[in-house]
Order: sequence, then C-alpha cells, then structure tokens
Amino acid sequence: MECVLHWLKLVAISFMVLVLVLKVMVLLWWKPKRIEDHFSRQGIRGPPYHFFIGNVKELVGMMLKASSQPMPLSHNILPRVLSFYHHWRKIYGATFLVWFGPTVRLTVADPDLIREIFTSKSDSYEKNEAHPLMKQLEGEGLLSLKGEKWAHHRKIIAPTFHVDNLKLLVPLVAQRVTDMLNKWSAMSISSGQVEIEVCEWFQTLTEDVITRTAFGTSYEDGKAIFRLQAQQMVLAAEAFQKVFIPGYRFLPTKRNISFWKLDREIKKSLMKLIERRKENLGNTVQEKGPKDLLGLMMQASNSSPNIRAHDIIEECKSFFFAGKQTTSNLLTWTTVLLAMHPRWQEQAREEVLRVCGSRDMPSEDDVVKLKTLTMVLNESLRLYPPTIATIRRAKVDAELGGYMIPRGTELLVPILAVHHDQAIWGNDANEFNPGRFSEGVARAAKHPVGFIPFGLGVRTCIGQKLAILQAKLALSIILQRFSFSNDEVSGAPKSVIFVLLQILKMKEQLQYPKTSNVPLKQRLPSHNTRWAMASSITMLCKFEQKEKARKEVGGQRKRLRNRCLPFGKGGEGTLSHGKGAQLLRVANETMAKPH
Ligand code: HEM
Repeated sequence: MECVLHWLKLVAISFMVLVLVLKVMVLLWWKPKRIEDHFSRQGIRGPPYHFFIGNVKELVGMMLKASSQPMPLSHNILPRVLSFYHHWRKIYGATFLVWFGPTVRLTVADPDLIREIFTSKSDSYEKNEAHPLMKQLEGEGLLSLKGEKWAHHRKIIAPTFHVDNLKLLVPLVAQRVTDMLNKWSAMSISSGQVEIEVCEWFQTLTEDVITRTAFGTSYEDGKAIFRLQAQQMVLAAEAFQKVFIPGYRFLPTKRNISFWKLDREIKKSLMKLIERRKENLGNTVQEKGPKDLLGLMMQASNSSPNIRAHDIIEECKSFFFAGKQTTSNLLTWTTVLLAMHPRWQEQAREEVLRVCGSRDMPSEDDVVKLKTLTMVLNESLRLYPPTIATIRRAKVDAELGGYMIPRGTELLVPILAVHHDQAIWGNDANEFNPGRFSEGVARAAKHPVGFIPFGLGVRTCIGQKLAILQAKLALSIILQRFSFSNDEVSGAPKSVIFVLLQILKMKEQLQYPKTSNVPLKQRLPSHNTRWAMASSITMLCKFEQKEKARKEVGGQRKRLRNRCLPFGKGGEGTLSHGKGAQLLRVANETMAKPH
C-alpha cells in the first residue's frame, strides 16, 4: 500500500513538473513562434526570437557598440540613440517585430498608423504595463494609471496646468531663473565668463518649478518630500541595474529596507503636511494663488473616498519623474543648439530685447510674442525629443492599417525616428532649421503627426504648457543677460561635445550627480532608455555676460540692475532683498507669502 502511495506521489509530482515545463515552453517558445508566424504571414518580419531572451542580447550589443564609438558632429542621432531601430529598419523596413525577452513589440513609425493608435482607434490600445521596478521609480500616478482611475485623476489635476493658472506662476519661475543667473554672474565676476554645466543647473531649476506646481504654498515641506523621493529613485534605479527576479523587491534586503524606510518617511511627512495645510486654512482647502497638485488632490479627497494619501504620494512621484528630466533636457539641448548656431542665438536675443524692452523679466504677454524662441524650441524638441519613444498595448485583437494585431501585442512608437524621417521632414531632416516652424507646427512637416514630442491623443502630456512656459522664460532671461558658446570647452575640441552623447541607463545618470569632479570623458550624457521616458545629458557651455545686451535695453534697466544686481560688486542674493524693480518686488512679495 505504502509503495502504491509513494508511486502515486511520484506520478503526481512528475505530472506537475511536466505541466510546469509545458507551460514554460508554451509561454517562452510556442507562443512567440506563433506570433512570429502570424506577423510573417502579413509580411511583417524582424530579428528571430531566441528562447527567453528574445533579442535582448543583440539590443544591448548594439547599444553598447553605438555608444562606445565617437560620433561625428551631427544632429543625426538616431543611429546612436535608437541604434536597434536604425539597424533593423534597414533590413526589415520601418514596421518590424522586436522581442524584449518574451514580450513582442511592433515598431510603428508611419504617421497614419500612429494617428490611428492614439486617436481614431485609441479605444483598442492602452498604456503598457510598466516593469514593477519602473513603477517604483515613476510612481503609480497619471503616467501609468489606466481606465477610470486615470480619467478621474486627470480631471482632478488638470486645473494645475490651465493657462490662467500657469500665468500666476510666471513671476515665480522668472524669479527662480533670475536667482540662478545671479549665481552665474557671481561666478563670472573676475573674467566676465563662466563655464556652466547647464544640465545640472537646469535640473535644479526644473525641480524647483515642479515642486511649486505640486505643493504650492507648502513649497519648503514639499521640497523635503521630493528629496526623499529622489533618494528612493536612486535605490529603485540601482535595483534596475540588477537581473530582475520576480518578488525580490519584497525580500528584506538592505536596499529594500532603506526603500521601505523612505516610503514610511514620505508618507509621514505628507500626512503632516496635509494636516498642517488643513489647519492653516481652517479646514477649508480653498486657497488664493496658483492651484497646486496637493491642494486639488486634497479637495478631491474630501468628496471622493477613492483619493487617499497614497494616491497623492504616487502623483507627486509621477510629476517629479515625468517633468524634471524632460524639461531640463529641453533647456539643455536648446542652449546647446543656440550655442552651436550663433545666428539663431542672435536672432532670438534681438526678439527678446525688442519684445521685453526695459523689463528685466518677461511678462506672460511677452512670452506669447516670442515667435523665434518658439520656433527654436520646436526645432529642439524635434531633433532632441526628451521622450524618445512611447509604447501602447493592444487591449483587444485590433486592426491597424490593414494589419491584424493580436491582443497583448505592444506597439513601440519611436518618436525620435519620426522626428528625423526625411519622408516627413525633407532632405534637411537632420539639420537645425527652426525656420521650418515659421508657419506654425501644423505646416512644418509633410504630415501633421510628424511632430509629437508631447505625445498625441487623450494621454498627451499634461505638463507641456508648463514645460514650454518655463523654457521660454528661462531662455529669454538668459539671452538678455548672457551670450553663450560651446567651443573649446575645458580645452576640449568642439567634436567632443557630440562624442559625449551616449545611451546610458538611469544608473549612469544617477551615478554622476556631481559631475564636476569626474573626468570629462566619464561625464557621459545619457539619452536614457525607458522607452517612454526622459533622457538626460551632461553638457558644458561657456557663458559670457552680455554687456552689449544690457546697454541696449537702455538706462532704466541698467540703473535698476546697478541697484539690484551689482555685477562685479558681489551681487549674489542681492535680488531677494527686494530693493529695486517693481516687477522684482512683486515676485519677491509672492515668494514671501507664508508657507
Ligand atoms: C519638455 C518637457 C516634456 C516632454 C517632452 C514631455 C513628454 C511627454 C510625453 C511624450 C508624454 C506622453 C507619454 C505617452 O503617451 O506614453 C507625457 C505624458 C505626461 N507628462 Fe510630460 N513631458 C514634458 C514635461 C512634463 C512636465 C513639466 C510634467 C509635469 C509637471 C509632465 C507630466 C506628464 C504626465 C503626468 C504625463 C502623463 C499624462 C497622462 O497619461 O495623462 N510632463 N509627457
């Protein structure tokens, strides 16, 4: 009897092992092969699937090869930044299959098909499921939410980004930019010149602005929370470098324990912040001044039990992640482009001086009139889109441009490739030519969907107006006060600037937060790869104080400047004392409101 039981046990175990092996084979071999067949019958091919790893080995190999070679001085960055796409497109055409492990992705760069995915047939597609570690990094907020929860959050948060609300932020952003430039001025005191690692400075600036957008009057407390979240991101990014083991993030490892500790601290600080804010407002969350993420979410939580502290925390993460690198990259690349193209720099400066006249800080009306700067920013977003690609997943079996797309297939839209496509942009697609935007965005390309730096359709970037406003304000104030070039940086020849463009993962970005002590060659700028998210670069530019520009805008401004910003007389921080220009005083008063 015992023998029979033993035998039965053995059979049961063998059966379970067999089922498991079969399941694994179906998932990792039979299904991918069936998908390959399905697409190949429709004429869509791609590099062959390899068991379990898909095309990851080739992908990583190509990325490493591309980033290890010097790059000619050119804006043709596709071979470098999306090397796999550039390589396989030549073999299989623009629409091909690529395997990220056992996950299949179909590349789609045809503007007509992109329009279908994001607008006319958007019901059939949804955001793809983010990697669990990625979710820790970007938060489970607007960026990754789906369905009703996403729609509810988007509706709550949207007023933060309404034009009227953003207008209220203008003095604040302008003040932050001026503070930054005062520091540059102080640094350039002896020679009138200063070498600036623009990316670092722009990241700090952007972080400041996002903190204000998210936390409003609770800015200082909000900053502390963002700092904790930034530490969490470093831990999550570290984990991202390791081989992914499902469930590993739940084990009490040193990193996980630190992560959880930070999580608790964030929650505690936010709860305190919410309580304090409620008390300050006598339990009403209606406030004067710009609407902020925190206030709006608190208000919503009063009427909707679905909005909890956890949701607020996750939305803050989402803001921080989605807004910081992207906007600072836009600013960095635009500065570099203007440094490389002095004629456009001069044209943009002339316009700023003409529009702003004697005003030190552009007003909200000025910003709208800066047409050249708008063209330059668009061209910068076209050539160096901070989001290089995005992904959607077919929710159902769908039809796309005549192709049958099985449910679960992921569609990879290489925004960068679309922006550099000669069929859409003409023969000068890889050249810097802001003039192509002179008649507006709609007429710049041969196809209206050729320009999608902020995405398309209902899930288009919620922060785009803020990003553009911030970029315009920052650049116009910089142009007023400095001229800049990127030749002979630190004795490095011009071409080094572009050799510096590299594809790196988040780890490198976070590994070199203080780049000033790192040898130039190691300060590798990164166009990082979460297909959907931000890229980052490290870039040195030489800034020269613009004596001529200061004179050009006339005596009044010069007088004010002499009082407010005594260049050459040790002026850092002088602005915040609020003597001088009325505009500045207004900004200072706004800043001085009790937190
Ligand atoms: C130059 C700057 C920026 C660029 C190029 C950019 C780009 C994008 C793109 C392409 C998307 C759509 C992603 C997709 O469809 O998968 C997106 C979504 C989003 N962006 Fe931005 N972004 C920028 C700045 C910002 C800022 C400043 C914020 C917030 C403070 C922000 C917050 C978001 C959020 C929350 C989403 C998700 C929207 C949703 O799904 O409802 N972005 N962004």
